[in-house]
Amino acid sequence: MTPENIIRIALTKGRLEKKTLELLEHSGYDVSELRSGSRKLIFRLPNSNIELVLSKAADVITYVEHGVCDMGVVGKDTIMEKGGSFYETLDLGFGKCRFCLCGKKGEDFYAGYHTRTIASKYPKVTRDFFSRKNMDVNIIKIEGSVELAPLLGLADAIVDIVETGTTLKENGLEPYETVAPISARVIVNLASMKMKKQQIQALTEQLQEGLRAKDETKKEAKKAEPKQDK
Ligand SMILES: Nc1ncnc2c1ncn2[C@@H]1O[C@H](COP(=O)(O)OP(=O)(O)OP(=O)(O)O)[C@@H](O)[C@H]1O
Ligand SMILES: O=P(O)(O)OC[C@H]1O[C@H](OP(=O)(O)OP(=O)(O)O)[C@H](O)[C@@H]1O
Repeated sequence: MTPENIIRIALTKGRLEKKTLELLEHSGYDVSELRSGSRKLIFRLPNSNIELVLSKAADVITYVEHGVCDMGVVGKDTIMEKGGSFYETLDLGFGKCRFCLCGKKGEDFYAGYHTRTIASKYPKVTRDFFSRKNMDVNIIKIEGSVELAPLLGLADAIVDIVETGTTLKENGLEPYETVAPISARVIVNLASMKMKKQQIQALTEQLQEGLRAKDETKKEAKKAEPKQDK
């Protein structure tokens, strides 16, 4: 368990990191040490009872489930793939992308009766998607650059994350179907929610306020942008 007077939060390193730090800043916390580029992994935020831990996405869930972190910030993609016992308390609205079934441009994925082969870094998400369709598929786990699988003839399609669609486009692929929308979520350890209820509630309200402040700042910046001539 974490010390009684501390709220320890595991943050996903990488793509979600910058926006999570921006949110904490808008919520009133000093995160400058985390922006210093150091290799440190645990940070105590000044003048607060918050400790931040930087970890890989799937490990955020492991630390929160085991109660060595009270809370975590992690993508819905990781939650769907890894699962686990914890509360999902807030949709932070950033890190937006989607899980899609994708394949070669112009092909009809559902044509014919053969058993399809699907490549994915997310075998559970893929299995769940096709079992909801009562469709039997072969799933091959790939570790990255999954777009290669249909191009090399290993799979009929892939289930992968699509954000801008550039990776698909540049490789002659297209999204066939959305599997699920994705964004960053706050998760909370089951016991912490009971033992540290007040602190967690207060922090959640602060984060919600931070989300509103972040939104306002974005709107103001947009207003201040010089208008483009049409
Ligand atoms: N284009 C995108 N590709 C992948 N993840 C994205 C994208 N846009 C937003 N995300 C979100 O960012 C989270 C972190 O992604 P990031 O690539 O930094 O780490 P990762 O998924 O652990 O990848 P890696 O194993 O390559 O480090 C994802 O879990 C997802 O929720
Ligand atoms: O729609 P886009 O904006 O092009 O983004 C989607 C791409 O980003 C992710 O890959 P990532 O860069 O994490 O590398 P990976 O394939 O090695 O996981 C994802 O797996 C897609 O390949």
